[in-house]
Amino acid sequence: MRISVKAPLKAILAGEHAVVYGYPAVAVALDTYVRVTAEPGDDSFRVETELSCEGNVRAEITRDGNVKGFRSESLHEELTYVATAVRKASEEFDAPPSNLRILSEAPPASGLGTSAAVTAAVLLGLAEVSGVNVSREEIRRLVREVELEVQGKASWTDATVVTYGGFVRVSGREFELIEPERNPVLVVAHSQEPSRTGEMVRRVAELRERLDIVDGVMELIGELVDDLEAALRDGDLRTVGELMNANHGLLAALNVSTRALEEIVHVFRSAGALGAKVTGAGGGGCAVALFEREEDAKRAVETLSALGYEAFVTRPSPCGVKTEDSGS
Ligand SMILES: Nc1ncnc2c1ncn2[C@@H]1O[C@H](COP(=O)(O)OP(=O)(O)O)[C@@H](O)[C@H]1O
Ligand SMILES: C[C@@](O)(CCOP(=O)(O)O)CC(=O)O
Repeated sequence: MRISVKAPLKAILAGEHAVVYGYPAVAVALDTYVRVTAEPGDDSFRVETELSCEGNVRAEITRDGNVKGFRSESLHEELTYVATAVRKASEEFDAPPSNLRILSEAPPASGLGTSAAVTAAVLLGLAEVSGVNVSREEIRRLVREVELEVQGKASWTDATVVTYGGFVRVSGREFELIEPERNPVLVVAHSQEPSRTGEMVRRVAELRERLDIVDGVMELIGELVDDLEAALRDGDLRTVGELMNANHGLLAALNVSTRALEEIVHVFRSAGALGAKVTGAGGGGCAVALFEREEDAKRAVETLSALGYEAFVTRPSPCGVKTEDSGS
Protein backbone atom coordinates (compact mmCIF):
# COMPACT_ATOMS: atom_id res chain seq x y z
CA MET A 1 0.00 0.00 0.00
CA ARG A 2 1.45 3.31 -1.07
CA ILE A 3 -0.08 6.56 0.21
CA SER A 4 0.40 9.87 -1.63
CA VAL A 5 -0.13 13.11 0.23
CA LYS A 6 0.24 16.73 -0.76
CA ALA A 7 0.45 19.84 1.40
CA PRO A 8 0.35 23.42 0.07
CA LEU A 9 3.05 25.99 0.60
CA LYS A 10 1.88 29.35 1.83
CA ALA A 11 2.44 33.08 1.59
CA ILE A 12 1.72 35.53 4.37
CA LEU A 13 -0.17 38.55 3.01
CA ALA A 14 0.33 40.45 6.27
CA GLY A 15 1.35 39.95 9.86
CA GLU A 16 4.47 37.76 10.02
CA HIS A 17 6.66 38.20 13.10
CA ALA A 18 3.98 40.29 14.89
CA VAL A 19 1.82 37.13 14.86
CA VAL A 20 4.37 35.43 17.12
CA TYR A 21 3.43 38.05 19.77
CA GLY A 22 -0.32 37.53 19.55
CA TYR A 23 -1.21 39.99 16.77
CA PRO A 24 -3.25 38.64 13.83
CA ALA A 25 -1.92 37.52 10.44
CA VAL A 26 -3.54 36.71 7.10
CA ALA A 27 -1.98 33.90 5.09
CA VAL A 28 -2.93 32.04 1.94
CA ALA A 29 -2.25 28.50 0.75
CA LEU A 30 -0.57 28.42 -2.66
CA ASP A 31 -1.22 26.18 -5.61
CA THR A 32 2.37 24.96 -5.11
CA TYR A 33 2.98 21.81 -3.09
CA VAL A 34 5.15 19.46 -1.12
CA ARG A 35 4.32 15.85 -2.00
CA VAL A 36 5.12 12.85 0.16
CA THR A 37 4.66 9.18 -0.60
CA ALA A 38 4.64 6.76 2.32
CA GLU A 39 4.62 2.98 2.27
CA PRO A 40 5.34 0.36 4.91
CA GLY A 41 9.03 -0.60 4.99
CA ASP A 42 11.33 -2.96 6.89
CA ASP A 43 12.88 -2.07 10.21
CA SER A 44 13.20 1.72 10.27
CA PHE A 45 11.95 4.86 8.55
CA ARG A 46 13.81 5.52 5.31
CA VAL A 47 13.57 9.01 3.86
CA GLU A 48 14.48 10.26 0.44
CA THR A 49 14.35 13.98 -0.19
CA GLU A 50 16.07 16.85 -1.93
CA LEU A 51 17.84 19.41 0.22
CA SER A 52 19.25 22.62 -1.17
CA CYS A 53 22.74 22.10 0.25
CA GLU A 54 23.16 18.46 -0.80
CA GLY A 55 20.74 17.65 -3.62
CA ASN A 56 19.12 14.24 -3.30
CA VAL A 57 19.70 12.60 0.09
CA ARG A 58 18.64 9.32 1.71
CA ALA A 59 18.51 8.91 5.44
CA GLU A 60 17.41 6.42 8.02
CA ILE A 61 15.38 7.64 11.00
CA THR A 62 14.59 5.61 14.10
CA ARG A 63 11.17 5.51 15.81
CA ASP A 64 12.47 7.93 18.41
CA GLY A 65 13.50 10.48 15.78
CA ASN A 66 17.25 9.86 15.50
CA VAL A 67 18.81 10.41 12.09
CA LYS A 68 21.35 7.67 11.37
CA GLY A 69 24.37 7.45 9.18
CA PHE A 70 25.26 11.06 8.38
CA ARG A 71 28.62 12.56 8.98
CA SER A 72 27.43 16.10 8.37
CA GLU A 73 25.95 18.07 11.26
CA SER A 74 24.07 20.36 8.85
CA LEU A 75 22.28 17.41 7.25
CA HIS A 76 21.14 16.25 10.66
CA GLU A 77 19.76 19.70 11.23
CA GLU A 78 18.04 19.85 7.84
CA LEU A 79 16.24 16.61 8.61
CA THR A 80 15.07 17.66 12.08
CA TYR A 81 11.48 18.48 11.03
CA VAL A 82 11.07 15.12 9.28
CA ALA A 83 12.71 13.24 12.17
CA THR A 84 10.51 14.99 14.73
CA ALA A 85 7.39 14.28 12.63
CA VAL A 86 8.41 10.60 12.44
CA ARG A 87 8.78 10.46 16.23
CA LYS A 88 5.39 12.13 16.73
CA ALA A 89 3.75 9.70 14.29
CA SER A 90 5.31 6.76 16.16
CA GLU A 91 4.03 8.10 19.49
CA GLU A 92 0.57 9.18 18.32
CA PHE A 93 -0.33 6.63 15.62
CA ASP A 94 2.08 3.81 16.44
CA ALA A 95 3.28 4.24 12.84
CA PRO A 96 5.04 1.18 11.41
CA PRO A 97 8.51 1.54 9.82
CA SER A 98 7.91 3.19 6.47
CA ASN A 99 9.62 4.49 3.38
CA LEU A 100 9.02 8.19 2.80
CA ARG A 101 9.74 10.08 -0.37
CA ILE A 102 9.53 13.87 -0.23
CA LEU A 103 9.29 16.12 -3.28
CA SER A 104 8.96 19.88 -2.87
CA GLU A 105 8.09 22.40 -5.56
CA ALA A 106 9.98 25.09 -3.60
CA PRO A 107 13.45 25.25 -2.13
CA PRO A 108 13.67 24.64 1.64
CA ALA A 109 13.95 27.65 3.91
CA SER A 110 12.23 29.93 1.41
CA GLY A 111 9.72 31.60 3.72
CA LEU A 112 6.95 29.62 2.02
CA GLY A 113 6.31 27.38 5.00
CA THR A 114 8.24 24.43 3.58
CA SER A 115 8.90 23.08 7.07
CA ALA A 116 5.20 23.08 7.99
CA ALA A 117 4.18 21.57 4.64
CA VAL A 118 6.78 18.78 4.89
CA THR A 119 5.77 18.11 8.50
CA ALA A 120 2.02 18.02 7.73
CA ALA A 121 2.49 15.75 4.72
CA VAL A 122 4.75 13.32 6.62
CA LEU A 123 2.30 13.20 9.55
CA LEU A 124 -0.75 12.57 7.35
CA GLY A 125 1.16 10.03 5.23
CA LEU A 126 2.20 8.08 8.33
CA ALA A 127 -1.30 8.30 9.86
CA GLU A 128 -2.69 6.75 6.66
CA VAL A 129 -0.04 4.01 6.59
CA SER A 130 -0.97 3.26 10.22
CA GLY A 131 -4.69 3.06 9.36
CA VAL A 132 -5.39 5.89 11.83
CA ASN A 133 -8.13 8.35 11.01
CA VAL A 134 -6.66 11.67 12.01
CA SER A 135 -8.69 14.90 12.17
CA ARG A 136 -7.48 18.14 10.62
CA GLU A 137 -7.39 19.72 14.04
CA GLU A 138 -5.10 16.96 15.26
CA ILE A 139 -2.77 17.47 12.28
CA ARG A 140 -2.71 21.21 12.96
CA ARG A 141 -1.84 20.62 16.61
CA LEU A 142 0.92 18.14 15.77
CA VAL A 143 2.48 20.38 13.09
CA ARG A 144 2.58 23.24 15.57
CA GLU A 145 4.14 20.97 18.23
CA VAL A 146 6.86 19.92 15.78
CA GLU A 147 7.52 23.56 14.82
CA LEU A 148 7.71 24.64 18.46
CA GLU A 149 10.10 21.82 19.28
CA VAL A 150 12.42 22.55 16.35
CA GLN A 151 12.19 26.36 16.15
CA GLY A 152 11.65 27.24 19.78
CA LYS A 153 9.06 29.93 19.04
CA ALA A 154 6.31 29.69 16.44
CA SER A 155 2.86 31.06 15.75
CA TRP A 156 -0.05 28.91 14.59
CA THR A 157 0.04 30.49 11.10
CA ASP A 158 1.91 27.90 9.05
CA ALA A 159 0.36 24.92 10.83
CA THR A 160 -3.12 26.34 10.21
CA VAL A 161 -2.76 27.31 6.57
CA VAL A 162 -1.04 24.10 5.42
CA THR A 163 -3.71 22.07 7.22
CA TYR A 164 -6.82 23.95 6.09
CA GLY A 165 -5.79 25.69 2.83
CA GLY A 166 -7.44 28.83 1.43
CA PHE A 167 -7.14 32.27 3.01
CA VAL A 168 -6.80 32.16 6.78
CA ARG A 169 -6.78 34.75 9.52
CA VAL A 170 -4.81 33.55 12.52
CA SER A 171 -4.68 35.12 15.95
CA GLY A 172 -3.10 33.15 18.76
CA ARG A 173 -4.44 29.62 18.31
CA GLU A 174 -7.76 30.90 16.93
CA PHE A 175 -8.34 31.01 13.19
CA GLU A 176 -11.00 31.87 10.66
CA LEU A 177 -11.20 30.93 7.00
CA ILE A 178 -11.73 33.97 4.75
CA GLU A 179 -13.85 33.79 1.60
CA PRO A 180 -12.49 36.60 -0.60
CA GLU A 181 -14.77 38.37 -3.02
CA ARG A 182 -12.10 38.11 -5.76
CA ASN A 183 -9.17 35.75 -6.23
CA PRO A 184 -5.90 37.54 -6.95
CA VAL A 185 -2.94 36.43 -9.05
CA LEU A 186 0.16 35.98 -6.92
CA VAL A 187 3.82 35.95 -7.85
CA VAL A 188 6.50 34.56 -5.60
CA ALA A 189 10.18 35.32 -6.13
CA HIS A 190 13.09 33.77 -4.29
CA SER A 191 16.02 35.98 -3.31
CA GLN A 192 18.37 32.98 -3.68
CA GLU A 193 19.36 33.52 -0.05
CA PRO A 194 18.10 31.01 2.55
CA SER A 195 15.78 32.23 5.29
CA ARG A 196 16.00 30.43 8.62
CA THR A 197 12.76 30.96 10.46
CA GLY A 198 14.08 30.09 13.93
CA GLU A 199 17.04 32.42 13.58
CA MET A 200 14.97 35.33 12.22
CA VAL A 201 12.37 34.96 14.98
CA ARG A 202 15.21 35.06 17.53
CA ARG A 203 16.69 38.18 15.91
CA VAL A 204 13.37 40.02 16.03
CA ALA A 205 12.95 38.94 19.67
CA GLU A 206 16.37 40.43 20.47
CA LEU A 207 15.50 43.68 18.69
CA ARG A 208 12.25 43.82 20.69
CA GLU A 209 14.26 43.48 23.91
CA ARG A 210 16.48 46.41 22.95
CA LEU A 211 14.10 48.84 21.21
CA ASP A 212 10.86 50.06 22.76
CA ILE A 213 9.47 51.02 19.34
CA VAL A 214 9.25 47.38 18.21
CA ASP A 215 6.00 46.85 20.10
CA GLY A 216 4.57 49.92 18.36
CA VAL A 217 5.63 48.58 14.96
CA MET A 218 3.92 45.28 15.73
CA GLU A 219 0.78 47.03 16.87
CA LEU A 220 0.63 48.86 13.54
CA ILE A 221 1.12 45.56 11.71
CA GLY A 222 -1.80 44.13 13.70
CA GLU A 223 -3.98 47.08 12.70
CA LEU A 224 -3.16 46.83 9.03
CA VAL A 225 -3.93 43.09 9.10
CA ASP A 226 -7.49 43.88 10.23
CA ASP A 227 -7.88 46.40 7.40
CA LEU A 228 -6.37 43.99 4.87
CA GLU A 229 -8.75 41.23 5.93
CA ALA A 230 -11.75 43.54 5.46
CA ALA A 231 -10.49 44.68 2.03
CA LEU A 232 -9.93 41.05 0.97
CA ARG A 233 -13.47 40.07 1.99
CA ASP A 234 -14.80 43.06 -0.03
CA GLY A 235 -12.72 42.23 -3.11
CA ASP A 236 -10.87 45.55 -2.82
CA LEU A 237 -7.54 44.27 -4.11
CA ARG A 238 -6.12 47.76 -4.53
CA THR A 239 -6.34 48.36 -0.77
CA VAL A 240 -5.03 44.84 -0.06
CA GLY A 241 -1.98 45.70 -2.21
CA GLU A 242 -1.41 49.07 -0.53
CA LEU A 243 -1.52 47.43 2.88
CA MET A 244 0.96 44.78 1.73
CA ASN A 245 3.30 47.62 0.72
CA ALA A 246 2.85 49.23 4.14
CA ASN A 247 3.54 45.89 5.80
CA HIS A 248 6.74 45.55 3.79
CA GLY A 249 7.92 48.92 5.13
CA LEU A 250 7.23 47.79 8.69
CA LEU A 251 9.04 44.49 8.12
CA ALA A 252 12.02 46.50 6.87
CA ALA A 253 11.78 48.46 10.14
CA LEU A 254 12.17 45.11 11.93
CA ASN A 255 15.28 44.61 9.79
CA VAL A 256 14.16 41.41 8.09
CA SER A 257 14.47 42.66 4.52
CA THR A 258 17.64 42.33 2.45
CA ARG A 259 19.09 44.09 -0.56
CA ALA A 260 17.87 41.29 -2.87
CA LEU A 261 14.38 41.34 -1.37
CA GLU A 262 14.24 45.13 -1.79
CA GLU A 263 15.22 44.76 -5.44
CA ILE A 264 12.54 42.11 -5.99
CA VAL A 265 9.86 44.23 -4.32
CA HIS A 266 10.74 47.22 -6.50
CA VAL A 267 10.71 45.12 -9.69
CA PHE A 268 7.26 43.84 -8.70
CA ARG A 269 5.95 47.36 -8.20
CA SER A 270 7.42 48.60 -11.51
CA ALA A 271 5.71 45.68 -13.26
CA GLY A 272 2.32 46.85 -12.00
CA ALA A 273 1.89 44.87 -8.78
CA LEU A 274 -0.89 46.17 -6.55
CA GLY A 275 1.38 45.34 -3.62
CA ALA A 276 4.60 43.49 -2.82
CA LYS A 277 6.37 42.46 0.35
CA VAL A 278 8.68 40.01 2.06
CA THR A 279 6.78 36.86 2.96
CA GLY A 280 7.64 34.67 5.93
CA ALA A 281 10.57 35.16 8.21
CA GLY A 282 12.71 37.19 5.77
CA GLY A 283 16.48 37.70 6.02
CA GLY A 284 16.36 35.99 2.60
CA GLY A 285 13.74 33.62 1.28
CA CYS A 286 10.87 35.03 -0.78
CA ALA A 287 8.84 38.09 -1.58
CA VAL A 288 5.22 37.88 -2.70
CA ALA A 289 3.29 40.24 -4.96
CA LEU A 290 -0.36 40.69 -5.74
CA PHE A 291 -1.41 41.35 -9.33
CA GLU A 292 -4.72 42.09 -10.91
CA ARG A 293 -3.66 41.04 -14.40
CA GLU A 294 -1.94 37.79 -15.29
CA GLU A 295 0.07 39.44 -18.11
CA ASP A 296 1.66 41.90 -15.62
CA ALA A 297 2.46 38.97 -13.35
CA LYS A 298 4.15 37.12 -16.21
CA ARG A 299 6.15 40.21 -17.14
CA ALA A 300 7.40 40.50 -13.57
CA VAL A 301 8.51 36.85 -13.67
CA GLU A 302 10.42 37.48 -16.91
CA THR A 303 12.20 40.55 -15.51
CA LEU A 304 13.09 38.80 -12.26
CA SER A 305 14.33 35.68 -14.08
CA ALA A 306 16.58 37.88 -16.23
CA LEU A 307 18.02 39.29 -12.99
CA GLY A 308 18.78 35.76 -11.77
CA TYR A 309 15.90 35.29 -9.32
CA GLU A 310 13.64 32.25 -9.33
CA ALA A 311 10.06 33.50 -9.74
CA PHE A 312 6.71 31.93 -10.54
CA VAL A 313 3.06 32.85 -10.97
CA THR A 314 0.74 31.03 -8.59
CA ARG A 315 -2.84 31.15 -7.35
CA PRO A 316 -4.46 30.68 -3.98
CA SER A 317 -5.25 27.03 -3.32
CA PRO A 318 -8.42 26.03 -1.49
CA CYS A 319 -6.93 22.73 -0.35
CA GLY A 320 -5.00 21.96 2.79
CA VAL A 321 -2.94 18.82 3.38
CA LYS A 322 -4.70 15.81 1.86
CA THR A 323 -4.21 12.40 0.34
CA GLU A 324 -4.27 12.17 -3.41
CA ASP A 325 -4.50 9.27 -5.84
CA SER A 326 -1.07 7.75 -6.42
CA GLY A 327 0.27 9.21 -9.59
CA SER A 328 -1.92 12.36 -9.53
N1 LIG B 1 12.16 18.90 0.93
C1 LIG B 1 12.43 18.88 2.24
N2 LIG B 1 12.81 17.73 2.86
C2 LIG B 1 13.08 17.70 4.18
N3 LIG B 1 13.04 18.76 4.99
C3 LIG B 1 12.68 19.93 4.44
C4 LIG B 1 12.35 20.06 3.05
N4 LIG B 1 12.01 21.33 2.81
C5 LIG B 1 12.13 21.99 3.99
N5 LIG B 1 12.53 21.17 4.96
C6 LIG B 1 12.83 21.51 6.36
O1 LIG B 1 12.32 22.80 6.64
C7 LIG B 1 13.41 23.68 7.00
C8 LIG B 1 13.09 25.07 6.50
O2 LIG B 1 12.13 25.57 7.37
P1 LIG B 1 11.99 27.10 7.65
O3 LIG B 1 13.30 27.69 8.06
O4 LIG B 1 10.81 27.25 8.56
O5 LIG B 1 11.68 27.64 6.20
P2 LIG B 1 10.32 27.94 5.55
O6 LIG B 1 10.21 29.38 5.74
O7 LIG B 1 10.42 27.57 4.12
O8 LIG B 1 9.32 27.14 6.31
C9 LIG B 1 14.62 23.07 6.33
O9 LIG B 1 15.79 23.50 6.99
C10 LIG B 1 14.34 21.59 6.53
O10 LIG B 1 14.64 21.22 7.85
C1 LIG C 1 8.15 34.84 11.15
C2 LIG C 1 6.89 34.00 11.26
O1 LIG C 1 5.80 34.86 11.62
C3 LIG C 1 6.52 33.36 9.92
C4 LIG C 1 7.56 32.41 9.40
O2 LIG C 1 7.19 31.89 8.15
P1 LIG C 1 8.22 30.92 7.39
O3 LIG C 1 8.54 29.77 8.33
O4 LIG C 1 9.43 31.72 7.03
O5 LIG C 1 7.49 30.43 6.19
C5 LIG C 1 7.09 32.97 12.37
C6 LIG C 1 5.82 32.28 12.83
O6 LIG C 1 4.71 32.77 12.53
O7 LIG C 1 5.95 31.26 13.52
